[in-house]
Amino acid sequence: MACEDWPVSTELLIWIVVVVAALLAVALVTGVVLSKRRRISLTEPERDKPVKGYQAGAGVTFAKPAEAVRAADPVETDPGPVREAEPEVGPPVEPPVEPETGGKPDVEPVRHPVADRTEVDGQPGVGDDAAVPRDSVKRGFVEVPLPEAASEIEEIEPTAGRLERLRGKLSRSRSTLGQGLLGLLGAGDLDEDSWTDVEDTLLMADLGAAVTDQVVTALRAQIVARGVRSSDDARALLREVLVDALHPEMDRSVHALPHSGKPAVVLVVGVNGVGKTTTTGKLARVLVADGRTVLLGAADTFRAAAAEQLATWGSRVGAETVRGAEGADPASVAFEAVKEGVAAGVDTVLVDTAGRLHTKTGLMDELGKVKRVVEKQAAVDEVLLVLDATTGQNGLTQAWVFAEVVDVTGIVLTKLDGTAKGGIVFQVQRELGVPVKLVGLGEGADHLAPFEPVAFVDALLG
Ligand SMILES: Nc1nc2c(ncn2[C@@H]2O[C@H](COP(=O)(O)OP(=O)(O)OP(=O)(O)O)[C@@H](O)[C@H]2O)c(=O)[nH]1
Repeated sequence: MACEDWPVSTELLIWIVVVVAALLAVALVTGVVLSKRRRISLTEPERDKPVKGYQAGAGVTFAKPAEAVRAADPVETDPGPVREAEPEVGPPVEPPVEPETGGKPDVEPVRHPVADRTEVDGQPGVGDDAAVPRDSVKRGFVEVPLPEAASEIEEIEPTAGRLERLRGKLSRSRSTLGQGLLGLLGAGDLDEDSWTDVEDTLLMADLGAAVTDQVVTALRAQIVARGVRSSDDARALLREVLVDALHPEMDRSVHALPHSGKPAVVLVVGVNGVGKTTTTGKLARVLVADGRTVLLGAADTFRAAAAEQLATWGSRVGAETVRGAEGADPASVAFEAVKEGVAAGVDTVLVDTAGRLHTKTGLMDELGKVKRVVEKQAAVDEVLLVLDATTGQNGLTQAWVFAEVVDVTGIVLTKLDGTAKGGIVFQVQRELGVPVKLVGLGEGADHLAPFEPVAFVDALLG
C-alpha cells in the first residue's frame, strides 16, 4: 500500500507512535508506583494492630477515653488504607497471606511488636518493655493445653439454711398437702365429712395410716381444747402437730467426722437409680464446704459410668476417687478406698455402693462383705440409705430390706422436688425408726439439704 494514500505524512505518523509510546511508559510507571503504595498501606493497619492490643491490655487508661481515641488515631484518622487492608484475603493482597502475620515477608520487620517497644533510648527493658531482636524468629500459634475444667475447685453454696432457700422446690407437696389442709382447717367448725377429707389429704400425701391417725387425733383434740377459731390459729396448730410428728428431737447429724486418728467412713446404700451416686457427690461438696477433706470410693462396680460419674463429682471439689475395674469386687474397692483414706489422713471416706442385687441374700452377702472388709481398716460410722421419694410405698419396701441387711443409721430422701407426696418423710421415719438426715431437692450440685423438721413444715404450709 502506498504512503501517498494516507491523509498524514510518514513523519507525523512517527511522531504519533512516539507520543503514544511515551504515554504508555508514563502510565506504566504510575501504575507501578501506585501498586507499591497500596502494598505499603496494606501493612500499616497490621503495624497498628499491636497498638490496638496494647491499648486494650492497658485497660487502666480506659478511664481516659480521649487518650484512648488519640492512641487509636493512626487507624481511625486514615480510613482509606485501613478499609482496604481489612479484607486480608481480598484481591489486592497477593497470596499466600500468613495468618499469624497477616502480611508479606518483605514487610515483616515493620509489623514486628518491637515497633511498640519503649526502649528507643537504648536502655534495656524488662517484661513487656524488653527488646525483641528484629531478626528473632516470629512465634506462630502454639497449642497450649488448658488446665482441665474439672481441676478447678467449684464454689459451694453454704449448707446452712439450704432448706429455706430451696423451699420453692417443695411447691408440689405444698399445694396438695399444705394448702389442702389449711383450706380444710381454716374453714371453721369441721364436721365428720371434713375430718374425712383431712384424713384423705394426709393419706394421699403418703404420710401413711399410722402417722395420719396420729395427726388427725392430735388435731381434733387440740382444736377443741384451744378453741381454734381463725385460720391463723388453725395454721399454728397444724404446724405444731406436723413438726411433732417429725420427731424434731432425733439426732440428724451425719457422722462423718474423723476420730481415733482415722477418717470417718460413710457407706451410701440403696437400690439403683434412687440417686446414690448423686447424693454421695453432693455430700462430698457439703463436707468440703465445711472444710473437711474427703476421699470417695466408687464401689458401685456394676455400672462403669457410676465410677466415672462419682470421679467427676469428686474432681469438682478436689476429692480423690478410688475406683476398680468394671465388675470388680465392690468390697475390695471399698477396702482400698478406706485404706487410702487412712494413709492420706483424710477426714471422711464416702463409699458409694451398688444396689443392683434384687435378691435379699445377694444384697446381704454383698453389703455385709463390704462392711466387714471396710471395718478391717476403720469403723463404719454412718450407713445412709438413699430412697427415692417419688416411689412411695415401693421405696418403703426397699427400706425394710436394707434395714434388715445393714444397720441403717440415716435416711436420705431424694427427688422430693418431683413429688406431691412429701408426706413420705413422716412415714419413713415412723416405719424405720431412723431419722431422715438429708433431703434431695433437685439435680443441682448443691440441691442437698440437711433435713430440718420446722423448716420442712414451714415450706409445706407456705
Ligand atoms: N430431681 C431430682 N433428681 C435427682 C435427685 N437426686 C438424684 N437425682 C437424679 O436421679 C438420677 C439417678 O441418680 P444416680 O445418682 O445416678 O442414681 P444411683 O442410685 O447412683 O444409680 P445407679 O448408679 O444406677 O445405682 C440422676 O439423673 C440424678 O440427677 C433429686 O434430689 N432430685
